[in-house]
Amino acid sequence: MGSTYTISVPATSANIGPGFDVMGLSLSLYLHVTAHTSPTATPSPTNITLAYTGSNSSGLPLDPHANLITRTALYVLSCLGHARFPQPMSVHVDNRIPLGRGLGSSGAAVVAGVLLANAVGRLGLSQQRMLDYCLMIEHHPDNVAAALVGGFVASYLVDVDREGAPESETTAAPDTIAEDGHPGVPPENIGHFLRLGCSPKIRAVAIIPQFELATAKARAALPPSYKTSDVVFNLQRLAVLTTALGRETPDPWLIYRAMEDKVHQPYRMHLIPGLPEILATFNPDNTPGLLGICLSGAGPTILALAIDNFDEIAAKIRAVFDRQPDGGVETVYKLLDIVSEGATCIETADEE
Ligand SMILES: Nc1ncnc2c1ncn2[C@@H]1O[C@H](COP(=O)(O)OP(=O)(O)OP(=O)(O)O)[C@@H](O)[C@H]1O
Ligand SMILES: N[C@@H](CCO)C(=O)O
Repeated sequence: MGSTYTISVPATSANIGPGFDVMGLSLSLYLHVTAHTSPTATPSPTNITLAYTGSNSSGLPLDPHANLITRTALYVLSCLGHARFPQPMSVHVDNRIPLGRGLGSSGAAVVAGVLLANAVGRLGLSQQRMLDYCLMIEHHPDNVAAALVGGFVASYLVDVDREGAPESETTAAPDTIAEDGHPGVPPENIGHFLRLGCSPKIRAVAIIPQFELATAKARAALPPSYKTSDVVFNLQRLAVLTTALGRETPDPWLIYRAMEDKVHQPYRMHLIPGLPEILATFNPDNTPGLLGICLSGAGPTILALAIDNFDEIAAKIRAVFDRQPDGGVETVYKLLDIVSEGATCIETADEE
């Protein structure tokens, strides 16, 4: 008898201002992957037939060795001695997370691939071990940790020099890392995370420009070193932010200031028309309900955390994009919840 595996992975917003490569929030927008065993299908070198539906799939490769989800799954299986899926399977992807917009699409794809391998190979990996595999593909933990465990998550990698973690990439795209070759069996426990409190009153206003910005390009814009005062600026804010979002009644100005950043946003301004004005203009006094505003992940999406007046906040941010030169920047608005559940995988036995 065959089985069906249904995997859901949330979108994530990384950094939340000062927490570059550290913080992630999981959001109510999902990548869904469904895999059916096809016991009567002819075995193939990978045993995978891949198909996509939905709008966020154009241009994505269907070759199982090139696609990020199945490539990740094949990598995990190969580390544990399986050259391919144990039996022929049709894998169907319904992706609601826009690609290259700073909402963790690649992190979700990697997490889905690891969960898929764990399920079809009956590998019995712990959540901690699954994170190790994710980190061999996506070398910064913020998106994958939040996508895997859900909620407001802080994470770190162990020291690369002493404990064998993959070096944090600054220029390589997630796609190029695994295509370069097999990243190898991960050392144990290379990433650690902690779920933090987040008030249920807080929702996420996501303003998504209709252009892609590859994370690799946005990371290539960062400097090789920082001024001590800028690092201290971020550390001060990050320490406050970790607790400020969890208070039952959020303090708007405390959070607003705690979401400022001098480590990545200033260097990415030129990549997102409108970002300088958006970050400089709106605050809790002139925009009631607003708690804080930042670039989501590597951008170009703007993430505003708020407790009220969500549509008004969205309209103000979108108006800035509309006013940009050469006809403005087209945007899509999504009001998202911060979800406490991370990635899930459910197995059901097919009826005979
Ligand atoms: N569902 C998916 N299936 C296959 N590949 C995907 C999928 N989602 C993302 N990818 C790959 O990841 C790339 C986007 O990754 P990238 O890191 O540039 O942006 P992002 O993850 O959306 O943003 P951020 O990391 O800033 O949150 C896509 O161009 C595609 O190659
Ligand atoms: N922390 C990462 C998130 C994007 O994947 C960055 O800002 O580059």
